[in-house]
Amino acid sequence: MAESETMVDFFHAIPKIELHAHINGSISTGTMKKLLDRKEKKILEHCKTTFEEAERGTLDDCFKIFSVIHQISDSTEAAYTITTDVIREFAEDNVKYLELRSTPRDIAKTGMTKQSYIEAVLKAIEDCKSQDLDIVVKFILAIDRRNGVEVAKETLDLAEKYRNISSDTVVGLDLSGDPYAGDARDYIPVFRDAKRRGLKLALHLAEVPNKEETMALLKVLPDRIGHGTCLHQEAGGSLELVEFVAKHRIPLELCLTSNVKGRTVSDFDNHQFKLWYDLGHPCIICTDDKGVFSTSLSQEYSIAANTFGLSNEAVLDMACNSIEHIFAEDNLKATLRDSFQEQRHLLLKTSD
Ligand SMILES: CNc1ncnc2c1ncn2[C@@H]1O[C@H](COP(=O)(O)O)[C@@H](O)[C@H]1O
Ligand SMILES: [Zn+2]
Repeated sequence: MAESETMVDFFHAIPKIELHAHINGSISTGTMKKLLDRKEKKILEHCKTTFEEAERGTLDDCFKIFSVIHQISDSTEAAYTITTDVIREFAEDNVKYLELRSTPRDIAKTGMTKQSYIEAVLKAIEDCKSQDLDIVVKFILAIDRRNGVEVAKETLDLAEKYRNISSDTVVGLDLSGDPYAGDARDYIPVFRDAKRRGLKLALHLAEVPNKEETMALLKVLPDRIGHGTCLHQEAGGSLELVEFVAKHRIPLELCLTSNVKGRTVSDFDNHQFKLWYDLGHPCIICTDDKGVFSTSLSQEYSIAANTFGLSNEAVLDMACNSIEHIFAEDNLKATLRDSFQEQRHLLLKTSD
């Protein structure tokens, strides 16, 4: 077998943790085709829903794609199908623990409500448990910063409600949406309230330069940061922001392909992964939107290893260390640690 093929197998074989995956951004081309085949969606058949292999765009292009996808994913049946397929695809990529996130939506035309949307996602997660997929799935409710504080409060109430009735499948809140829209500081009281209610916070922060907003949100002490592309000085952030994140060891969910294809980072070599990794800061490699960006978690690990010259041991350590930052109970962390260590041993033996 050619060396490159062996390496592809290696990244695929690593047991992995995915902590930053938007459900509707993760739709594969297969699922998209299935949804478009439904008669009333044919009209959207020629709209762009993905960036091809080497194609790049802007963040604006990403958000145009999301609005097309949302027209396709507009019913509880679609939400169930998408979630089921996304979980199976991550499981096939050897992801052993997955946190999906998604924005609850009301669609009058199909009768979908925020509650029925959440219930469709939770049913898909529940049904996957009986399918022998060897993956644990949790759910984070997303607050879209374009939708305002009243909607965010409602999302917080829904997160608490479904956390209580889903045996802890719902674990927390995300802040996402177009980073140029609105002012994320408006949501700070909602995030403080969420922490009081025992929900975790995974916030998109500094995806684009915005020092004041970022510092104010960091002071809430989120449990994880999505992207953090523009925390450091050369990217429009500041030393103060980097020092704050480093001092509090707030883990970073880093999505290489997403940042390069959405042009918030010029190229892989200049991705902020290197800066944080060299500091020994908790870095979790994630996909963000594997469908929109035509990627997989194995591919993201492979890009990180090849771009930054990481050894097989270092890559396996990164996968293992991600376990420490999942929003789940300690006994699940312990189980994952044991099984990842066992796999690590076997993989290092066979890759010698
Ligand atoms: C590329 N970087 C990004 N930055 C910010 N928000 C993003 C994002 N990628 C995805 N989303 C958020 O996820 C939604 C789609 O999934 P759901 O319908 O919620 O499952 C988008 O509408 C946006 O709010
Ligand atoms: Zn994201």
